[in-house]
Amino acid sequence: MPHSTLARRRIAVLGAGAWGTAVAIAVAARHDVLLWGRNTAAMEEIAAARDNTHYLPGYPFPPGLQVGTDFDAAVAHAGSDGLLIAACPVAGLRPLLHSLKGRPIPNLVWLCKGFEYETGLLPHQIFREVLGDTIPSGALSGPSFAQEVARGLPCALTIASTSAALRDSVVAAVHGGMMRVYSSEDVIGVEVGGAVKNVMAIATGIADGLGLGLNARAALITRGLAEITRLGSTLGGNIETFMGLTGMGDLILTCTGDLSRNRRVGLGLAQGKALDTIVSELGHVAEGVPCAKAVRELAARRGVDMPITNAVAAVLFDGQQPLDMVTRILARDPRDETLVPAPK
Ligand SMILES: NC(=O)C1=CN([C@@H]2O[C@H](COP(=O)(O)OP(=O)(O)OC[C@H]3O[C@@H](n4cnc5c(N)ncnc54)[C@H](O)[C@@H]3O)[C@@H](O)[C@H]2O)C=CC1
Ligand SMILES: O=C(CO)COP(=O)(O)O
Repeated sequence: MPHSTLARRRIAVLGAGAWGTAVAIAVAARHDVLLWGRNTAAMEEIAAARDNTHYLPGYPFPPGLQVGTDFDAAVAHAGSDGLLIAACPVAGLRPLLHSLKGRPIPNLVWLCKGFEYETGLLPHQIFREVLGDTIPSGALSGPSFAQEVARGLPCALTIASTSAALRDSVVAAVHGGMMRVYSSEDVIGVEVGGAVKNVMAIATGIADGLGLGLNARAALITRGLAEITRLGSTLGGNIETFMGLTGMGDLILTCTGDLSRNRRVGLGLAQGKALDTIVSELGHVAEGVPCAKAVRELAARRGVDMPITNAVAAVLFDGQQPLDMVTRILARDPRDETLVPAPK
């Protein structure tokens, strides 16, 4: 059956940043969608303007998209058979899930990409800690700039879940029109790819900002993928996943596309701007910043070699100069190009 003829669903998007808004706009063509945000005053302005003037200005809301400020009503909107989409950054996922505790939750997917700063946990691990493992849940990820999705340009995503029912339900709801949705059982691989590509985008932004050329950019992306694969496979992800949309696909997009906030952090660092200034000028999250620290610590604990991540973290947190980051990476001993070295 063509997806366009499938049943309308009730979908609540919890989080009204750029990405939650773009996803809400995209799915509102086919479903009854409610977009909820935590800042009541901002949401009232957004409801009146029918445009997210705060995080995604210039993309008018379609008629099927409601805007809400009442959290209980937003959760009730999804009802017992709809879909909840958690659209906050990783830092907001734990508190958001806590506020869902004890409520009947039909299905839940999260859009955030990163490791939790304080704990080094991936989103599915946070979900399990807070809500257990009985609710069908998963990660919706892939190369997808919010502005392009809001404009209705083509995009391919992956829904990763251990629940076949959840995967089928998300494909049925989101796949169609300009959006292709692939499925994967590899939640760890999908989440690690989405998280660490943001760190690589900062690295590539630094190199491009320093004018180091396209050769350097290609080398960073490729060796970045090797780093993602080493960490991800150590944590239990499948190597094949890192060659797919949520690995290589999102890595290429974020490292090369100037719409990327993480890439723009790197470009700003190369200009000698302070991190605080860059982040406040962005006005959006740059998940690669907290993620670089979480990944550096996790990789050290797990004995995974992550030279690009370590170099980015040294620039972000230890006062290392961006040019020294490059020297530090280049000065490493030669090694075999193998993605994942055989155990010694
Ligand atoms: N913007 C994009 O193109 C894409 C973003 N993502 C991911 O989606 C997640 C959200 O990104 P965006 O919506 O773009 O970010 P954004 O910076 O545009 O908006 C963040 C939203 O989360 C809220 N927020 C910020 N910190 C919070 C916290 N500590 N607790 C609760 N809420 C908080 C803000 O009020 C705002 O509504 C991130 O993990 C990002 O990596 C994924 C794919 C595409
Ligand atoms: O994840 C993204 C695209 O897939 C968005 O990347 P940035 O957060 O760097 O803008």
